[in-house]
Amino acid sequence: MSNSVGVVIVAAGRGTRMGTAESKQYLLLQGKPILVHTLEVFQRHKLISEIVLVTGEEDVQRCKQWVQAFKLDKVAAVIPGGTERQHSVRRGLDELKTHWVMVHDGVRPFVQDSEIEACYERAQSAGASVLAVPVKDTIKQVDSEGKVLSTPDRRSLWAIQTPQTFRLSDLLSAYEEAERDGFLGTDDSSLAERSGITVSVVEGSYMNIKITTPEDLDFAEFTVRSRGEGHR
Ligand SMILES: Nc1ccn([C@@H]2O[C@H](COP(=O)(O)OP(=O)(O)OP(=O)(O)O)[C@@H](O)[C@H]2O)c(=O)n1
Ligand SMILES: C[C@](O)(CO)[C@H](O)COP(=O)(O)O
Repeated sequence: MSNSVGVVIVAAGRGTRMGTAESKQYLLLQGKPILVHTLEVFQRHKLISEIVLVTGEEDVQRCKQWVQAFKLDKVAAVIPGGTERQHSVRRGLDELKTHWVMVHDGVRPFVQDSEIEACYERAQSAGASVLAVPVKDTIKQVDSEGKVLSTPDRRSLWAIQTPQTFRLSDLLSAYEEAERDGFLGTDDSSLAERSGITVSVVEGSYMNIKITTPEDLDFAEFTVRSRGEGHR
């Protein structure tokens, strides 16, 4: 299938900003690990044929058990990640066999089916896409002493989310280039951009948060409850 789409779900982080003993991706929302909520979105999506899950080395076994227990049969591999997100994504990419790849954070359980579809369609027409929202606040560039340096025009600023969608061969080349140059980025698009790939923004929703700090959990609990996802 020339348009097959796989997803690499990265969940090998420690969640230091959350500050809990348990890594944040395994905290429960309505009785189910956050990571499982995320996996279920891609499991049920008609466009996705294969999922590669990247976790901490010590978590591979329990994740494999959840894959069985929650009948996540699109999960083709559960593998250990690396020190940085970029290293974890790279390991995931090496496992995929599809033509297109979406990279998604394991701690973004609220991405919508329609957003995944829009990301895919944009990537097909533009070459690559990222889901994003326009920033709501005024953003300032500030130096290390706290002095304001500049106020960029907000109309051109977007807060970037996942999924981020690419041709697998393009993203692999971008990752190889970044490794060669010692470049470390905080998202996949930044690697693609520097290797000359045009990336197009798809406007998403402010609901697609990356669960990062404790106050995000209240939002997440509220959202799961109001969507009734705890009963799915
Ligand atoms: N070495 C890493 C670091 C991060 N991630 C994943 O990348 C996603 C986004 O990262 P972030 O929210 O920053 O997660 P953590 O690195 O776990 O958080 P923190 O920076 O607070 O430690 C998460 O799903 C996280 O598990 C990963 O797979 N491998
Ligand atoms: C990929 C990402 O989720 C886009 O917002 C984000 O850049 C991950 O960054 P983090 O430094 O791992 O939080």
